[in-house]
Amino acid sequence: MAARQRRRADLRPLGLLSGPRRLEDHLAVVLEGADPLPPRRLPLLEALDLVLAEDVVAGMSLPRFDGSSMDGYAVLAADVAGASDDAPVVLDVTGDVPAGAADVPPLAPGRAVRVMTGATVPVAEGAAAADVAVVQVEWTDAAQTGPAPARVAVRRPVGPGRNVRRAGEDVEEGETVLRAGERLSPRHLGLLASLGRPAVLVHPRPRVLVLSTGTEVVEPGEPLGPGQIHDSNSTVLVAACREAGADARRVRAVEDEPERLLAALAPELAGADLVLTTGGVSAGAYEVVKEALSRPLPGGAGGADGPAVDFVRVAMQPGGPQGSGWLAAPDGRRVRVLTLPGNPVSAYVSFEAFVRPWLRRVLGEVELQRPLVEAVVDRGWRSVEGKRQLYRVRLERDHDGVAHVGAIGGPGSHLVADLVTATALAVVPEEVTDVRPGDTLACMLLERGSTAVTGPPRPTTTEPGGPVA
Ligand SMILES: Nc1nc2c(c(=O)[nH]1)N[C@H]1C(S)=C(S)[C@@H](COP(=O)(O)OP(=O)(O)OC[C@H]3O[C@@H](n4cnc5c(N)ncnc54)[C@H](O)[C@@H]3O)O[C@H]1N2
Ligand code: MOO
Repeated sequence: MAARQRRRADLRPLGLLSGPRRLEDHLAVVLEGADPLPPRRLPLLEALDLVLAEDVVAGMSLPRFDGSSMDGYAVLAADVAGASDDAPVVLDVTGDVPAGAADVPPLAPGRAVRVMTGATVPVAEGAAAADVAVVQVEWTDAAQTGPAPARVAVRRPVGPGRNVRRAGEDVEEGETVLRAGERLSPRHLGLLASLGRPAVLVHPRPRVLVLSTGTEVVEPGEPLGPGQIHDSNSTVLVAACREAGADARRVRAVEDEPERLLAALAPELAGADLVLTTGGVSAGAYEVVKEALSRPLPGGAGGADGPAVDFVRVAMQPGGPQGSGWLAAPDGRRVRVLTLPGNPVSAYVSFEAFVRPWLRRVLGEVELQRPLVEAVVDRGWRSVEGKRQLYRVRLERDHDGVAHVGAIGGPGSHLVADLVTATALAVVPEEVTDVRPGDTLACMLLERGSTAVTGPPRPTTTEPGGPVA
């Protein structure tokens, strides 16, 4: 009895007795130790889409000086108050100011100074800056090109301050314009450039290494022998990581040989924050990832005698076989290792469920998940009792804006073309086995910035509700 109890106690940490892990429990394990990467100052264009790690205080006002928003003539508004087509006001032109000119003559009462868009507006002699206005050239008798005339006839009145961009009306020097935590869009970068900042403090991109495994897996472009297929997982995963903001690369797929796998990984750990493997984790005889990473390895999750990677089953479909652990980099850092299943749809769905949230966390994002949209089911399908299903669907909106989804193809985890036709993953709760028309499900949108899809789906070869996995 005591021996049996001890044996059960030995097995429990390995997850062998506890049954499948819930999806959110595995996500919590994946996110353990995932903190935003230490901030680095990067040139603006390398910081696109990254999360700001500092508040940005304006070191100058924007605009920096009172400037003209029109090509025309700076005047005192009072001088042209009575101007009309029938009775133009004629003023002597005493200066000419292109944009960027350092030498700006003052504006005397009863005079005009020609100014270009973006040029500094002259200071008024004997009047307040607010009394100056710019008359656009079309409202005068002056030619639009060529040298400034000696005199200009103004045909319409302009109010004080008209066509003048005031210093500081956009940003005041000393104002906090951006806050730590904001994600830098092109517009944010433009503001930073306007403020004269060449670089900005951000959480940098995590470096991800993707390694496919399988003796049957061959590089695209290389000939296939009997029983061989092209490696698609590493391409999908590197692209998905890059789309999510990571700096991802792939190494050539390794054969089902644990020593080869460890030899392929070792030199890469120095340049990685995350290692993703695909394949070799289920229940068969040649599970290379499981064999290699079940060993105690330097920096591994299990300490001196436990496995580097903890292999578990997650109660989800697809994506059941998962693993998470750590390996040591040469500089002593612990590199996160996530082992994803080899079936292509399973690998991609695992990315959405676990890898994307990890990446978003280390990128400094607060919202880790894709947006969810409630959608009404048009064509139903079957699910597996006790498993959270993430089912490929195509989401469309009707004329009332209501989102509808229909199953795309079958549930098989090898159907990569159907995965392209899908635009969302419908989340089917564990207790639901039959998804029926009229049901409402939360759906994870896969398309960037798109909730509506137009056009018919491509015909699929597989019927919904066929064999699972
Ligand atoms: N007896 C059992 N068999 C399987 C189980 C199980 O519980 N008991 N689980 C199934 C499920 S679910 C999945 S998912 C897969 C996971 O398998 P592995 O992670 O070990 O992956 P492989 O066996 O290496 O490959 C599975 C499948 O995917 C193809 N593959 C692998 N790598 C790639 C790649 N880089 N690009 C494209 N396709 C790839 C591979 O050829 C296989 O067809 O296990 C089930 N089996
Ligand atoms: O979990 Mo497997 O990922 O169902 O195909």
